[in-house]
Amino acid sequence: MIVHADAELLAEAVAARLTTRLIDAQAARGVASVVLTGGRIADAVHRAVAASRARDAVDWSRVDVWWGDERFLPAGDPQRNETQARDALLSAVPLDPARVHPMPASDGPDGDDAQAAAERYARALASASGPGHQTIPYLDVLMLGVGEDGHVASLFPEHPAAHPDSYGEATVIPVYNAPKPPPTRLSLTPR
Ligand SMILES: O=C(O)[C@H](O)[C@@H](O)[C@H](O)[C@H](O)COP(=O)(O)O
Repeated sequence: MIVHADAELLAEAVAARLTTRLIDAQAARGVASVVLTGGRIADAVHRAVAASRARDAVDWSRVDVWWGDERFLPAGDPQRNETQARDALLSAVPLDPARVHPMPASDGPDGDDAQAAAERYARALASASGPGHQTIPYLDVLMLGVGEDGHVASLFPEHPAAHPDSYGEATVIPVYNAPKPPPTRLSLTPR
């Protein structure tokens, strides 16, 4: 574990590592994939990447962007991790829109059916996976923040949805009654 002196330095250091990882992945594979998260540190990391000169060493048109969890709210809601990431970073770099994979919004094709939305995202992950990875694609970087209660993605300690007996083989789940608002979320599982 690396502990940095303050949040700003942490964000700058993580941004540098993220950028380097994407460059290295593209050098090795031709493409790179990243799973984004939300929260204050993630937002600062996104802004630090956007502000760095090194960001131009990444071929953003060959970066696949996924999310590890999402607040199940209408598209464009400022609380959505997608909205925050677009504002802080994604709008500033020349991504291929076809490679940006936000989790469904609550006014999307499944409406407010979070279970159906989770299944839709699981199908998107599965369809992007290559041979040997039948449920999720190869992911170079998985960004995760840790909440005050120890939650990562939208898996909250002691919440029934976070128990392996609950999610089974599912790679994406709806989370209802989250202890931190908003109460309905979508989350990757450890699968
Ligand atoms: O679930 C959420 O609503 C948060 O976005 C959460 O997942 C976040 O990543 C951590 O709570 C760390 O947040 P901070 O970076 O703000 O400490």
